[in-house]
Amino acid sequence: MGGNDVQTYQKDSEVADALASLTIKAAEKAISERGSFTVALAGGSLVKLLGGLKGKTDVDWKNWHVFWVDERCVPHDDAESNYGGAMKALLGEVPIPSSQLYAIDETLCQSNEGAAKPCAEEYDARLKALPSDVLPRNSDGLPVFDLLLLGFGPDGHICSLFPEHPLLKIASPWILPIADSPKPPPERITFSLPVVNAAKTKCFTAVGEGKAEMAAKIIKSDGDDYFIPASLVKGDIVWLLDAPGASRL
Ligand SMILES: O=C1O[C@H](COP(=O)(O)O)[C@@H](O)[C@H](O)[C@H]1O
Repeated sequence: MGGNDVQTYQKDSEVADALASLTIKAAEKAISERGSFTVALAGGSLVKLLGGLKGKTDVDWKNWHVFWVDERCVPHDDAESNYGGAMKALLGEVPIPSSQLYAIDETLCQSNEGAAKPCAEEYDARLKALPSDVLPRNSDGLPVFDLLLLGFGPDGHICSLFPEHPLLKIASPWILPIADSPKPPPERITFSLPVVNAAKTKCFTAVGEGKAEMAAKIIKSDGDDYFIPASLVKGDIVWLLDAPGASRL
């Protein structure tokens, strides 16, 4: 299996609905197979689309485990916090046990400077301590998340993996620190590229004209372009675009 499933919708609200359906379907499958569902979230513009999951009934929230594909090393109440954004958009309103929301340890991030390394080490150790019925490993020892809800920047970055950055070629540990992010704040943590690629399904969303040019480049790319980190994502990939986001396809 593998390849792009590209779905285009008229409006951003329809993209949010499609994102909700896809996520709920992945959750039902994972929970029926092993009793838990793992989803890892990006920050940025993706967060607003999570609202499509609000108010959904018949969702087995108690077996969801939520992670972040990247995080800025700031306290949770900082406007830059990806966790904080997701809490406001969705997670504060659904009954996922708080112990199953895997936020970074904010006590390590009271100052952004110097926070990335200890924060990445702590997050990496916490993920590695999870039992395999929650977070299974593949034959390479990598975690297999059920679903990644990814964003991408206008430069093609995913998670906090930026164009031509040396981190794109680092395979271990699972969670990497970055202290020189070209997009502020500079200190962040991020899934490694092999961890991204080991996930079962990766979902990209592209909403609005601002995403159109890069979405088209990524979808049409032959892969392995280190100038466009999103082109390095492999496996089962679902694209959800609204009409402006799809306008350059
Ligand atoms: O800094 C980040 O940027 C990307 C893209 O964000 P967007 O607002 O341009 O959609 C995001 O996917 C990543 O998680 C975030 O930390």
